[in-house]
Amino acid sequence: MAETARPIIKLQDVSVTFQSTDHPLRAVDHVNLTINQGDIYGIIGYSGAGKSTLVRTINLLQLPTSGAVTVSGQELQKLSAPLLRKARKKIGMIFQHFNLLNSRTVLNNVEYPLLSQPISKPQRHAKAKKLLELVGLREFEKSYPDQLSGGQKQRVAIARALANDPDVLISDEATSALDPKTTTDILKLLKHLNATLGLTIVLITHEMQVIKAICRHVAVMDQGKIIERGDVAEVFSNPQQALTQDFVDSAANVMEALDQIKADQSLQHLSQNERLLFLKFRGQATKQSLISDLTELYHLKANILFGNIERIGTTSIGYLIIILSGETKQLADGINFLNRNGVQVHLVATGNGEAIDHDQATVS
Ligand SMILES: Nc1ncnc2c1ncn2[C@@H]1O[C@H](COP(=O)(O)OP(=O)(O)OP(=O)(O)O)[C@@H](O)[C@H]1O
Repeated sequence: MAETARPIIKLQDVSVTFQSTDHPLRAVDHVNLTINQGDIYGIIGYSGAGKSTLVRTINLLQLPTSGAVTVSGQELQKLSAPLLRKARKKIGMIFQHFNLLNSRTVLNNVEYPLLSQPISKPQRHAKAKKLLELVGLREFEKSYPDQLSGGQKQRVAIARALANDPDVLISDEATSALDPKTTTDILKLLKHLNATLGLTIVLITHEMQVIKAICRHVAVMDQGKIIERGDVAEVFSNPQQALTQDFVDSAANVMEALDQIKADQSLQHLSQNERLLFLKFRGQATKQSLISDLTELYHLKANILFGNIERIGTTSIGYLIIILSGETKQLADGINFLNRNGVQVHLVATGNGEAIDHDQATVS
């Protein structure tokens, strides 16, 4: 289903403070967030940023210290206990570790949330079987969770989360324990459920690739605050915050490659006329033949140690780690040429045996 312009979740000035041993800890800090019906909204941040605490306020599993939580037009803190129970049933949740009941069969796990409903046993069975069909696990109804793979367990958890026909599904790092192929399959299933059931999905993760795969909107969280938000392609193709840029870089595995290259003994002793450079290209610069231009125009030699291009929406971001070698003057001219053509050039190490922190060594 396409996203509508109707807000289904509204967090207004929500804060959560925990009283830890010596000082209060503000896990969520004055967050305002509106999510429209039918959207797939990602919240990304490192461990401890406050993502789980924030999404747990959506069903009041975590009571905010201050602020208002409105879901489907109802301000949850104002509801009586029975009405809150009813409202919560319309918000399903899945977790990294599945939280299945190991002593019950797959079918019983999916039926579990229906036990308190005024429906007959055959109706309950029929509903659970239909949900297992939807997640592609019909033939596993008599199995026990321990007999299933991680991906299959997560499918059971998804079927269980759908038992009460929720309007919203919250996914708390639901793919973090899965391998890349299974992650892709589960994300495809979530996308399918969004499209066919009109389910609004709120997904938290620390991986940009997960957000890129299915989300339309994203909020970047740091120290309890949302520091950047918007359309996924816009946010990641033109990050305004260093943390958002970090997520883009780590998706391209570039920092990992840089660390490995820095640790490589054979690269510890560059000659006087060599420079170890980390180049970052964006948009138009990824389409030009800048490296061969360095050879033709400046007689420089580029030895490529790592290369990757990350495509975000219609924008490409390219990464290269190279050893550039040549005469000192031409090295300087070549680097200027790259800068003039919109390439960010970071000097990682020089031929004087100097190692330079690339974060502080933009050459311009
Ligand atoms: N019940 C609690 N009592 C005290 N402190 C808590 C509690 N729950 C979370 N915290 C603290 O609040 C901060 C935010 O935690 P939260 O789990 O929301 O972050 P997160 O971004 O989801 O990280 P992770 O992915 O590691 O769970 C952390 O410093 C955490 O230790």
